[in-house]
Amino acid sequence: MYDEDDLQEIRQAREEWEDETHSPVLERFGERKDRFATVSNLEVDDLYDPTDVSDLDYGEDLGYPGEDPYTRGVYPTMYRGRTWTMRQFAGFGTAEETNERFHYLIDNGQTGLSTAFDMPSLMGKDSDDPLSDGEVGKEGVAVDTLRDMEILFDGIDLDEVSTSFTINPSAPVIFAMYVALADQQGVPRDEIRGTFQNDMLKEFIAQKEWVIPPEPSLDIVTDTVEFAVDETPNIKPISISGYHIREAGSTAVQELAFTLADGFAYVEDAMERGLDVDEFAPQLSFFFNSHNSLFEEVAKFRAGRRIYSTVMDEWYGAESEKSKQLKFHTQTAGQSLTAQQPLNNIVRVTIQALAGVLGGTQSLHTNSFDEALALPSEQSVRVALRTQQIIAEESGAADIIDPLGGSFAVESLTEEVEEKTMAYIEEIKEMGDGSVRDGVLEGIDRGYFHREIQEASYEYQERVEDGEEIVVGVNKYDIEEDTKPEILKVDEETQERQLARLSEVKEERDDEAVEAALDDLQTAIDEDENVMPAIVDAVKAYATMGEIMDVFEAEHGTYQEKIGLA
Ligand SMILES: CC(C)(COP(=O)(O)OP(=O)(O)OC[C@H]1O[C@@H](n2cnc3c(N)ncnc32)[C@H](O)[C@@H]1OP(=O)(O)O)[C@@H](O)C(=O)NCCC(=O)NCCSC(=O)CCC(=O)O
Repeated sequence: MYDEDDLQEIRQAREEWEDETHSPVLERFGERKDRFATVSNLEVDDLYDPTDVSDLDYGEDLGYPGEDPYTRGVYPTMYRGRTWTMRQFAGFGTAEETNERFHYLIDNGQTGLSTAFDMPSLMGKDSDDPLSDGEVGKEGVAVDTLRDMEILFDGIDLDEVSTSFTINPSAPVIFAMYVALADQQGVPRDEIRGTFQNDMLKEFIAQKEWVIPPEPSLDIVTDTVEFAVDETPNIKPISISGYHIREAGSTAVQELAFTLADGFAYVEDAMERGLDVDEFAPQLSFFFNSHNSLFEEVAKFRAGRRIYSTVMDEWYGAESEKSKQLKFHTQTAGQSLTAQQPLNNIVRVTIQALAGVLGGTQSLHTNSFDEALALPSEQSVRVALRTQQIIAEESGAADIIDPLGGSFAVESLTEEVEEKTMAYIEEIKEMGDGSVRDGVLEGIDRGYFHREIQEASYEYQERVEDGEEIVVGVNKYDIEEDTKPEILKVDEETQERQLARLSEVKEERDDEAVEAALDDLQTAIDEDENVMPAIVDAVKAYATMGEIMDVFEAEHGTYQEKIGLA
């Protein structure tokens, strides 16, 4: 953006400033620390100027919003046209309680829904499975059959709201239930809108919730992609998630790199299946974490968009603009919340949410201040939602598109994050002999991702213990007494109520129809057909989550990771 003469002049002026103005003060007073770094330990300079971004090409590297490479945002008008979707993650107890919370959030101005499931549903187990005892409805809503979904969406028109489902190994079952519910409500399948997390690769990398091994898991994910392309064009069948990679302790760069690598692995798998990249890529979506280092986070989001657009074009031959736009949901960093002085979390969440907005997110969840203690109460979830509304309507952050674009510091950090992220992606590609898909599978098998994340996490913890990394209220400014917020408790009778409903459904349904539907699913597996249509039929017959997932487990077995063996 500057020619060599301009840069020369700036370099000279910088030297003069350093000698005459900066050094005397630095020598006299010093700096607060020997080293300044982001929460991911990325060292930052004291001051950035045009020489730090001398190779930045405005047209090629930044461009305009809504245009390739989308560094400045995926939409031409961004939040001036429409603010991001305010999508609070919610779910607990039975479908009735979560339905009530959904209505509460909609009544308070939330613009999208996001469903949290309990552990049995997440793991594809029924509430009456012995392994589910004590977990039913605890950390999210319990869903065993289509009946629960009917209650969960009672009074909510599926053609009027977009819904996100945080569900992974059992995602195909919940996806099938949502489709069945739309059929029941008379809403055409092509009008339902929403997102299924369904990102199995990151499960093997970070969150570690799986039922069957990586390869067949990936195959089923691709079935859902194919089904979504054919039947539900407004559904995002995968939300390729860096959130949990970051929560497991990765750096911002690792979060971006591993997530994009997972994304490219899904792209390659679908292409190997014979799908056209421009047919399915517009339905891919992403999900990132937003942590405390404001500028690093903004740089991460901007770098992510630039890399995605370039790689989709150059490696996979994407032509449609929508195939190259990295659209993402953001959640503020749960791991950064403290149980001590919980009200301080409101401030952390505000900074992290602002980073998401300044970074151009499409959808946002702001954590509630009491989440280090329990599931959010109505009061804390309202404050979290109001935080987004204040950013949107009071701060002015939504009024200028990519307001940090052109900041020497942010542009320089964007380039640095991009470069380091690409180095990781290339390394993963090499592990797979030129295939990112195979590289990711190999990396999982070798425990590569696990080790990389573990090292970063260990380093962070050491910095906290040394006091290099400050956590206000924990290793600095701690106090004895503290506010104890009122916390939400899931009523102990939840499990009984859920079990009663499940046995009622089992009594009322036609067992033969269930058997036949499960046999059809087995046939689809045996004949290597897409399993989604058979799952839709099975849920319509009120087959349970566990019955359907058991078919897959019987076919493919379970998975044991080989951490430490490589
Ligand atoms: C693509 C995203 C990211 C966002 O989708 P949304 O529908 O919300 O937003 P969107 O697509 O950007 O916008 C909706 C529609 O408005 C249009 N639109 C938006 N802004 C526009 C603008 N400025 N100009 C013109 N059009 C615009 C879009 O084109 C789109 O329409 P068209 O579609 O017609 O183009 C999706 O996948 C999503 O909502 N993800 C949410 C994931 C989530 O909630 N996960 C929770 C995980 S929670 C978790 O994992 C738990 C972690 C833990 O706590 O442990």
